[in-house]
Amino acid sequence: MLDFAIFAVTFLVALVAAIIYLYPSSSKRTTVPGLDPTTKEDGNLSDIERAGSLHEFLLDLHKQFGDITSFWMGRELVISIASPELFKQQQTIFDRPPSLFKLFEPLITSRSIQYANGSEGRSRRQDYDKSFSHDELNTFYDDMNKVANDLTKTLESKVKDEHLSLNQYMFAFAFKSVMTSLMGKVLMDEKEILDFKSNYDHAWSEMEQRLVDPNIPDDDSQRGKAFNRVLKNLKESVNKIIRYRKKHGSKSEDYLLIDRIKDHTGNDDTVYADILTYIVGGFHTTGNLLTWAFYFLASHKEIEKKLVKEIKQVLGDDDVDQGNYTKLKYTRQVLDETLRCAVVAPWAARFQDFDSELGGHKIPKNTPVIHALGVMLQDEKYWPLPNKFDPDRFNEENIKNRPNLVFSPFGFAGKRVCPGNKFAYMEATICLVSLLRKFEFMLVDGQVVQPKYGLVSHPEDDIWVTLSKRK
Ligand code: HEM
Repeated sequence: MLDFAIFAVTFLVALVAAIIYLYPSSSKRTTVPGLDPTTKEDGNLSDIERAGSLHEFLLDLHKQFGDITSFWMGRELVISIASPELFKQQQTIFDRPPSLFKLFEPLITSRSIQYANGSEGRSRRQDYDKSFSHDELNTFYDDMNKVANDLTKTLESKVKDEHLSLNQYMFAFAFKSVMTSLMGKVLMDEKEILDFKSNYDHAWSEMEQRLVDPNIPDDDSQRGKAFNRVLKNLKESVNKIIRYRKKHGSKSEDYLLIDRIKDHTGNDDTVYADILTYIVGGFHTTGNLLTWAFYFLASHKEIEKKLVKEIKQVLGDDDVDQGNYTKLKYTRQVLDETLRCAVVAPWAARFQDFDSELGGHKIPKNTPVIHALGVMLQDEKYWPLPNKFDPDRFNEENIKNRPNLVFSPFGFAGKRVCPGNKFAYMEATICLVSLLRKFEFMLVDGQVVQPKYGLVSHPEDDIWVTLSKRK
């Protein structure tokens, strides 16, 4: 009898323990350690808002819970990972969770490649990627050099000590590079480009606001009306570009991304969505990369000097071309360290429509998994004094000693890494060379430069510089 009682009690305790292990609390659907929802409706959205951004929230969360952690976006469980080993386990996954990027839908629309999964997404990517092949990229040097040299000429006409907004010039440069290389022609004058950027900035900050604040304004409210107005303006600009290319585009030696997108899908809405996605993906990110690069160089004069020395030694007075581009090794180190320090794109994400396993944990089907690229880029284990700007982290020796995937500023998974990664390096190199050989950049005194981490990270306010001509 006593034996039976002991058996029964032991059995019951084991059963309760198993239930607690498998279902740690009513809100948990996984054994991944992390936060319970603060409120049922919003999950941890208020915690994210308090942290300042999703990236800053993830930095804290990973510090607290380790390489794999979980939290709640509204009612949806989300996993986040930040280690080379876990990244490796996600390396073949293509599909992106639509829910995490839904708030950007008003701008790029639901047809965008951003949301295209499965075989349809793969086939679109494979086709569009031809516009970024080695041979295609080689055809862009002339146009990019021209855009950069035009900018240099414009800046030569500026008065000494004039305060110039780095952001404005870098965005205009990045915009024109994307347009001339991938979209055929810049149809816009300087004012139209700045209008496009200002409409875009408005739309982007409204969408980033919605990422942390679920109170979406009505269409009839002032904020809602202003948002719809800038969306309409952007749509008109992009449609003008498409109309022009349809009329004047060539199919033979000048077959560009815009033509590929147009021919791949007969659907006008998809054409519009993908053209806008590539314009936005191209100019916003690279504009920020360049803004941060010139900022870091202006505040680290010894690094700027070393860079200018390399440019002189490798190029003399020549432009960057396919023969000399890869010899600019220190320039590449500066760009890599800028991508790392500024955390230009802090996260990507994937999901699978079946139950899976990650880091020994069960991941319920359809759960978004965030690739915390930015957390990795600031991890002290791989980057001692992570806030220090030090391009030597990317010399051959140091690269060899770091695990693969720790540095993945363009994503790493499922043949869906950023399609524009080589394009971005090329364009940024050409801009640095053209401007640095002519000018020294100085920061206007009294500025406090603060990063604002969004889906793309940018300085909170414009960065102001003055230029002096290099002897
Ligand atoms: C500093 C420059 C850039 C950074 C840091 C960056 C970063 C990223 C990241 C992290 C992703 C997500 C990848 C993933 O889901 O795994 C992405 C996607 C994308 N990027 Fe970039 N990017 C940059 C420049 C560009 C350029 C120059 C273009 C176009 C000319 C571009 C177009 C795109 C597009 C279209 C996607 C979505 C692709 C898809 O859905 O399959 N990006 N980028």
